[in-house]
Amino acid sequence: MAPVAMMSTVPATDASTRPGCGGALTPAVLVHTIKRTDAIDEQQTEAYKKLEVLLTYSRQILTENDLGGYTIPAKGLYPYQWNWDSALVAMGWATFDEARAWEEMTKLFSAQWDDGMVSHIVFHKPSTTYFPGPEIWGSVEKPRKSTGITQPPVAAITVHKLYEQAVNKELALTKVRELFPKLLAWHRWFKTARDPENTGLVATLHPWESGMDNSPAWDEPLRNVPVDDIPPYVRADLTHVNSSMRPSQAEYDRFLTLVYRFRAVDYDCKQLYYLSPFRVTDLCTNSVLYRANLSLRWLAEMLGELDVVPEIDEWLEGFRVAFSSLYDPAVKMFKSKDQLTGKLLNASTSAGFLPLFARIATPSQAQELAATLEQWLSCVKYGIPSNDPNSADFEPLRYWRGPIWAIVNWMITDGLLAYGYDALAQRVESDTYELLGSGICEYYDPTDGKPAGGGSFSWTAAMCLAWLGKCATSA
Ligand SMILES: O=C(O)[C@@H](CO)O[C@H]1O[C@H](CO)[C@@H](O)[C@H](O)[C@H]1O
Repeated sequence: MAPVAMMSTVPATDASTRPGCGGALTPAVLVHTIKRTDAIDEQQTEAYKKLEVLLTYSRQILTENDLGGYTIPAKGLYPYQWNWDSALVAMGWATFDEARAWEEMTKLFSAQWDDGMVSHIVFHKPSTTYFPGPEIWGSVEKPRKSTGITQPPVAAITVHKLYEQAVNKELALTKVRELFPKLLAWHRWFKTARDPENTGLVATLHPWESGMDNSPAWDEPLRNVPVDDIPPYVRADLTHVNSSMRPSQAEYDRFLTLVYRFRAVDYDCKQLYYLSPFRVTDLCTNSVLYRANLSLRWLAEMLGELDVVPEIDEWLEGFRVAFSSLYDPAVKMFKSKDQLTGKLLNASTSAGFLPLFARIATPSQAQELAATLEQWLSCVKYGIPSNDPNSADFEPLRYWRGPIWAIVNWMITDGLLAYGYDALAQRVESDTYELLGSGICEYYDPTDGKPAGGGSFSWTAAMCLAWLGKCATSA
């Protein structure tokens, strides 16, 4: 790999040839040393230079993945607009082009369904490099051109952050006014379509909705999904990434079975909740939605939309009451739940730490989660693995069954800081910086830090800009 100081322009394809940061001066270390000393010494200046190279490269990735108002996650592998990717990517855009960040959100909501749902993928332009595309979802034509399922609702958190951090407050206010009713409609959809029995927590009906598609948490509920006689298909993902890193064929058969069953009722949200053979309480979706509701409430107050505040407060209270049922004190972790069997799911995954991001964990749960996280980190070189490194089904390179995802590291770090676990947060942040220094890719092997999955990956670049870059420069 070329030494980072010598790289002026950065190649955008092969993860193994992208710039490294080297050295031990991570943003977190920079922040801490600068707070202690006042002066910036030579070593720190050098570290800043390295960080700047990484930030420049990250901006370049977003720019190259910009297909006109929306950012694809990665060329070839993911050629459309993905929901939670876009919300996270907008945070990255906001660090150097606020107008473009708002555009990302506007474009995502341009495909909002009449019932309020915001799809997990929007098919703005045709592509042949991804399966299943619009023809399988039955949404080749407008007004749909999007999938009939959703993804973790990060958007309100993004809109809140974008507004708070905006330099151009006038533009920000216009955009918030425009987006607020759409966000509210989506959150109302979650309540009515995904919690029709008013349990306080929302259901996830497809592993793709969880954003953590082949998480070991879904093994059990997926076993109860029968494989229908679906049309033969060819997976496109395996032409981009080695099959040993991707979900299995058995999982894909079930993913597709669910799509065809949902399509058969035209994705009617009133029916899906009751007919889906896969229905779980996903920790990621519920944690993100809780936090997003806090943001929505903040936005409502800022806009003077006070009449909706009691409704949001009721949702928040419902979450708080029900969330405690997802905590497993025996293993000091939150667990997802199979709604169809009523059982907590065995797997301990990185989603189990997301109640920290939500701020819904109690202080004593937070303390136990921090201890669990420390134990996990003692088993791997870099954190945070997406699956418990002590478990038999830990696979360091298979997608959501072991690898590290920068977006999850950001969310958990944000939560650790909120609960006062600064040293642990710093460890995760430093690890992330070192990992990203070896390439801005989809995910990383926690045992050796090797970059893997898709290269030049948008949300990883966005985390570099919105999290690591900001953290160092705000010192
Ligand atoms: O594997 C796939 O085909 C898609 C299916 O939605 O899912 C992966 O890529 C998306 C785009 O980056 C992410 O949004 C998901 O979280 C991640 O699991």
